[in-house]
Order: sequence, then C-alpha cells, then structure tokens
Amino acid sequence: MSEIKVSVDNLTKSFGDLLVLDRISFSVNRGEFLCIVGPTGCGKTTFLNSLTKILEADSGTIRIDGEEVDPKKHNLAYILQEYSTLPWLNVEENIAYGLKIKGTDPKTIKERVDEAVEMVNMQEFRKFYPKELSASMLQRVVIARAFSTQPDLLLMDEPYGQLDLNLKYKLEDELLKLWEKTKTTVIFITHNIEEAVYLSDRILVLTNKPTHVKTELINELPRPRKVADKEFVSLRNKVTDLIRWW
Ligand SMILES: Nc1ncnc2c1ncn2[C@@H]1O[C@H](COP(=O)(O)OP(=O)(O)OP(=O)(O)O)[C@@H](O)[C@H]1O
Repeated sequence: MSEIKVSVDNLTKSFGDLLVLDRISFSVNRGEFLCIVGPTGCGKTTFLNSLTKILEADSGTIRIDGEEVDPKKHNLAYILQEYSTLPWLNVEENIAYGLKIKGTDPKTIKERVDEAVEMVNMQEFRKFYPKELSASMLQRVVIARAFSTQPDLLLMDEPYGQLDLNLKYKLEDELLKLWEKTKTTVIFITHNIEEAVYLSDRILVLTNKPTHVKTELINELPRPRKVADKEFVSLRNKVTDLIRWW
C-alpha cells in the first residue's frame, strides 16, 4: 500500500472575481497527523469544503488512495468547531448515527458504539441527551462518532477553538490517544500555533489570499510533548516567524 493517503494537486477555487485557493498542492501520508495553519480568511474552510465536495473546485484534483475523492465512496469524517450533536438523540444514538447513515449492520453498530463509548470514557453517560452534557462531553461524543466510522480521513476545523485552555489540553491528549490507537489520517486546521506544534507530525503554512502553500515543517519532536521544552519553543517560534510575514 502506498505511503500517500491524500494528494492535492493544483487545487484552485474562486468566488466570482475573488481567487481564494491558488493552485494548492500537498500530500498527506497514511496515518499522518497534518496541521494546517493560515491567516484568517485565507480559505481553510473553502479547502475542506472542496475536499468533502460540499463545494466544487474550479480546477485541480484531490485523491484519496489514488482515486478522485468521492464522499460516497470514501469515508470522510468532518469535525467542526460547533458541536454537531443531534439534540433529540442520546449519547449512544448520536454515536451510532454516523454508522447508521453509512448503512452499517446493527451488530457492527453495537460493537463500534460500545468501543467508542469506552474510548472516550462516556460509559456512565450513554443514555444522556446533549442538553445534559458539558462542552467537553459534547466534543467527546462528536469525536467518538467520527472515530467509530473508522474514517479514511478525519478532517478537523478548529474543533477546540472555543474551549477554555484546560479543557483544550485534555481533549487534545484524548485525541492523540485515539489517533495513536487507530492510526487514522488526520488533517487538523487551527489558528493556534502551539496547538499545531503539540499535535502534528507536519505543519503546513498557508499564505494570505490568493492562498498557496508557503512552506511545510516536519515536526519530529518526541511524544508526549511538553510545551515548555526548548525544542518545542524553538519550533513554535519558527512557525510564528513564518506567520509574521503573512
Ligand atoms: N460562498 C462564498 N461566496 C463568496 N465568497 C466566499 C464564500 N465562501 C467564502 N468566501 C470568501 O472566501 C474567503 C475564504 O473564506 P474561508 O471561510 O474559506 O476562510 P477561512 O480561512 O476558513 O476563514 P477563517 O480563518 O475565518 O476560518 C473569504 O474571503 C470569504 O469571504
């Protein structure tokens, strides 16, 4: 099996006269955790929406396992900043929802839901409804739902942007544990450089509009990472310097 899971070639997208994505090219390795950082409004969401075919790109290709991306064929999970739990379903039904819409058989759904509930430590809250849960629990339900579908690619768009710091650190560690266990390929978009250095195997830095890939940095800091370590601070400063010239 090829090392490359996702390849993006010359992806271009405009809205009328506004050129947003200008020949974006990069690839993501199988099982890699890629973080993308870019200035506000540079087109990160446009990129993710093009990847999931919510938007049609003007030109360029996105391939998964060598085939043009097709949400009907490829299993893409997309986690946004807003908690996308369904208020009328309890925790286990929310997690099962992703599997149900993919037509998974009931026995597999039960097994996967049990496993996912355990992975995010929500055993006691299986029958709780979203309105009875805290922000971090809601985010756990969303993560459990995404991982339970065993996605080809997990896309995350600033998922922890609105959480307080302690909670953010906790959820980041949980996410890393799940990622290490499942070897899922992840594209994680963030404005937060420290978060990108903490989580990623590689960081892609985008330019201002029209947006292209400015540079990429391999992040080989040993895990678990400590934000106060000299090497961590040095990489964080390097990314910050690159971004200063946006
Ligand atoms: N449907 C649309 N029609 C017209 N312009 C759009 C549309 N969607 C996005 N844009 C413009 O495209 C640019 C990129 O928007 P996008 O939301 O992708 O940026 P972003 O990098 O995700 O932003 P942020 O950093 O705020 O999350 C912006 O200038 C935005 O105004």
